[in-house]
Amino acid sequence: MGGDLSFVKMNGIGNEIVVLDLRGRPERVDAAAARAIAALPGGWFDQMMVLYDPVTPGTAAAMRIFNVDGSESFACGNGTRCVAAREFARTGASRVLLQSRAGLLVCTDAGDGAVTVDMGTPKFGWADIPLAEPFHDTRAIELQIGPIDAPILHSPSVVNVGNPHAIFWVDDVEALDLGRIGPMLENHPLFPERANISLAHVTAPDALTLKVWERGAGLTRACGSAACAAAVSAARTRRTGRTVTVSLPGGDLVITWTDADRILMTGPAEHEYDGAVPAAVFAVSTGAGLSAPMR
Ligand SMILES: N[C@H](CCC[C@H](N)C(=O)O)C(=O)O
Repeated sequence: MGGDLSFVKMNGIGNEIVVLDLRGRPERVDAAAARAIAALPGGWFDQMMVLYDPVTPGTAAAMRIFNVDGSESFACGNGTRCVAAREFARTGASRVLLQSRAGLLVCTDAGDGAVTVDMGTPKFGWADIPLAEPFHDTRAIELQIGPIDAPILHSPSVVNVGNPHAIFWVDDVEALDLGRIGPMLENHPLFPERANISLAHVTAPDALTLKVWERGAGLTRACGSAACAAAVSAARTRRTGRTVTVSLPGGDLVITWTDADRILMTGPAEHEYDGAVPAAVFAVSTGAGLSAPMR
């Protein structure tokens, strides 16, 4: 198999994203290859977006999304903006259709380096999130940590926006050590596929601040899907209206939950540098020479 492969390091308001374009190439990424790429000099990422040849007419690529721990996610809002921005720069187009494992994502150039992604329709049913047991009202589920009569966190809203999210409503997102509490909640038995854990503070009817412990990646400077999850949950619980500016440590995203039940996310995507993945990463992870492509 040929020489090194190039990758592009980008970020979406500080969410560290690697884009690895394998269109027209035989290599496939598995969990071991994802971890090996994350360990390369300059290869560090929160998420890696891997592009394969399109399988659906009209789409530019079939996208797989890896967390830094090698696990896969079906959604990544910040990474999707990065992929779209790179497509716009490469092709001159101002609209691109990408396919993730959650569905088709329409991305449009919003000008000034910003991209809007239609992230699809939120799912609120307990089995769709998924939760391990039935809950009728996912606006606030019975889950709390800390002393029974003085919980540290309780009653999160839960939602699936392609991936699972729990949002705890707090007065101050900095008051708790999310780095310590996050892992426990991410792996709580109520979440059979684990969950992304957010602390959200509503600051105005159209604004909230958010801090996220991501499934498979830990504390990040921003999480686009969590911003979508928090915005729809805030609107659903009448904390805000349907358009919300979500402020994360790395910057702001604007989220609109449309009357047609779609989530539109708008924000920037920045190119940082180009890097190279040695061919050996794939040879080691998939077994040199034995190459039934994994898909
Ligand atoms: N940072 C990403 C989310 C990655 C999701 C991942 N942590 C998971 O669900 O496993 C975003 O901008 O949406």
